Amino acid sequence: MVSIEDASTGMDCVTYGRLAPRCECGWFPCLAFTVNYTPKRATLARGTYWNPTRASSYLCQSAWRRRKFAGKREPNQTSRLERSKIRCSAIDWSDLFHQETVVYEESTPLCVVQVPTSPIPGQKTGTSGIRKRTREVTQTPNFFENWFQSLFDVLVERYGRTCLNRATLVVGGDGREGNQAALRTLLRIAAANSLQRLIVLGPDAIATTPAISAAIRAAGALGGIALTASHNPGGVDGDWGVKYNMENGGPAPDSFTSLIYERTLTISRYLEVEASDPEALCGRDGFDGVNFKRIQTVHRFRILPEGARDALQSPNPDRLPHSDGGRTFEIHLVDATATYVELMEGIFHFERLRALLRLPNFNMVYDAMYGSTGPFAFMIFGEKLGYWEYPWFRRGQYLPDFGGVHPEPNLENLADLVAEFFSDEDSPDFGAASDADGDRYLILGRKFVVQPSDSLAIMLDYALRPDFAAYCRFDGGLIRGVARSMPTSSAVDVVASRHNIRCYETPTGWKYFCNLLDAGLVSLCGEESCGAGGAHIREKDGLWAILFWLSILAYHNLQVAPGSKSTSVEDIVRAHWAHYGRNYYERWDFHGIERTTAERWMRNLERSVEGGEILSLRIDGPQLYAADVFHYQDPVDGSWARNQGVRLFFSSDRRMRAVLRLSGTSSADATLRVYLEKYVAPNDGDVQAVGELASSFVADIGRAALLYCGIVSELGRERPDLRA
Ligand SMILES: O=P([O-])(O)O[C@H]1O[C@H](COP(=O)(O)O)[C@@H](O)[C@H](O)[C@H]1O
Ligand SMILES: [Mg+2]
Repeated sequence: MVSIEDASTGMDCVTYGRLAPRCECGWFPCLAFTVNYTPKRATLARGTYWNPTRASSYLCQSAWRRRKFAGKREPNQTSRLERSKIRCSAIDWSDLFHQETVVYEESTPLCVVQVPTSPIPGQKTGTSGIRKRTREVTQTPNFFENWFQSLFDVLVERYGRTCLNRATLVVGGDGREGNQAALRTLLRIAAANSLQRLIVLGPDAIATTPAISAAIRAAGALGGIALTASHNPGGVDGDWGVKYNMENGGPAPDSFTSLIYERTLTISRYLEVEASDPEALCGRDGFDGVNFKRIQTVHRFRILPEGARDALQSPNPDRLPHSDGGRTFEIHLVDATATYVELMEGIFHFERLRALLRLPNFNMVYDAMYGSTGPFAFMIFGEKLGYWEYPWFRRGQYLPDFGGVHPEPNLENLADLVAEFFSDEDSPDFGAASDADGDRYLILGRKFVVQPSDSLAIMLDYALRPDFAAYCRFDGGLIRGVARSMPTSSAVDVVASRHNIRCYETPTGWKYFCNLLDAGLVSLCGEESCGAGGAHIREKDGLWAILFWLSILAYHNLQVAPGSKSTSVEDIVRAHWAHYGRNYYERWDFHGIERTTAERWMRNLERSVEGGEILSLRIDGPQLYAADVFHYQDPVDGSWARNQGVRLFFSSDRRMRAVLRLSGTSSADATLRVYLEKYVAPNDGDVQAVGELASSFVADIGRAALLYCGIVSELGRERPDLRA
């Protein structure tokens, strides 16, 4: 992967992609890459050519596009493309991509300094790390410093300074606004707090959350830092986030994050490094010379202890407190995609996936929503699976504000893509999208959207089929158990019980799956919030889930006899419903509720449920059969997570239910989530025909939940802001 700068504007306009040396015609031939060129943005694919000095005409239509859209092309573009192609054909592109790791011994030593600070309230970890408004984070002095120092204080307390001296941490993120400043602060604080090595995934510290998890595990690192607010909007008016992952690659448990939080409440100083020579070209902190775009490089710094800078500047150098020359701190700039893509190649049968994508009538689209999955999708679908036959790669460029897009893959945010899939018979066969940090996914079929809870159940069903092992080597071919978060529909429970597999129900938050995975109790986990993953890492993994679905399609479609109908995404889901029954499911979100009001309301609701008062209420509509508050005890370490949501059951078999909880990922005001579910067994009627729209099927439970819980009377909300 390379990064280039536009000579005419000095602006970075290509952040990843494969680019050959400029040929004499002045055009860059490229295998595929995405370009962000203000005021225009475009995605270029294999066979396109780009000329940075001719901004107005940098895009040529490539061969596939001409085939696909025959008749719509502009003839002069074609002729220019063909001319360029001939002139570029002799270039050897290989040199660019096989460079050796370059080690830079930085000549200016850095000195540790201590800086006074005071606690900043609210640096508390939610469902998945800290989520805050970007403005609040960037405008609060010492916000990053306080949190990173608190993290390092906890690491020192837990592992000891000597261990940190030999330890590696990994850092990456979704590239959102605020990350560059946070990264620079992390470098200063990590170097000063005795860390030996920081692996920065990149270029530009861009890495998906699953890739960070994979890198932590592969490097045997002590842990890692993910600079992401996941699916929350980005940009100066959006959100910023950070979370710490442990040595297993999974999000830190509550016991660890509460230690960091406690530390943020008492912090009085932080340690950072400064260049020993204030005049040096490497900048005040010594890191100006690190080019984060240049992967496969190592920067090695000498770190001198506290007080060394004063001693160095004094006329008598004998006053240097340590004569051992200090310790070293290394920054390793590593290709973020390498470990992850290799991992995927070890799990999925890429040869078969390639064959699927080569089928003449199979078209797929992938939407990266301007998040961090762009380079990963490019490597997997383009480079490895050789898929260039359709304009498949949408919004693949990573942008700090995600192009103003809310990077959460749901029907509202993907309205254009969904419209394309529902447009006409010529719509693509398979569509997928990821959120900003790549742990969430959404699967689309022609005129069909896969509900994430159903997706988990279907994955389990296929993972249990012995002949599916030829497509996906799933956790050593053994399904030990499965886990879902409590609000996720029980569609997966139905499959698990049919096959005698244990199904665990955990609180919302991937961190609750990690003990189960580490103890080998489960092999597959998933959530209603578009998350699924296996034992290969300790995060949910959007691209993995997408490759899983492609493998299911390959399983059905590679052996199809000529002339017979292929199996679509919709066919797969409908066959599942016909066999196991259908869990009609919908989530209602109520946004922007004042936080203290929401929290008070939730405490009252919990009291009413635990005291049984709610059961004595009478409303028109479905009657409440039972209700409880979900508390969870981890079966591995015995720890408790209490008050994880209220469950209302509208039938004795608990198959008609509503779950209510407050989101733990909002950055300011509270979001109330109400999850609605109704199960219909296959013998209850024709599941395939009944209730096409889940919303009409669960609406009565939704209305009842609103009334029973005082959402109308106490929160003044009559209808949700979002139905997912
Ligand atoms: O935001 P992500 O993708 O990291 O996801 C995080 O939040 C989701 C929803 O959380 P809430 O309903 O509290 O907003 C959880 O399901 C998920 O386990 C957690 O990792
Ligand atoms: Mg995410």
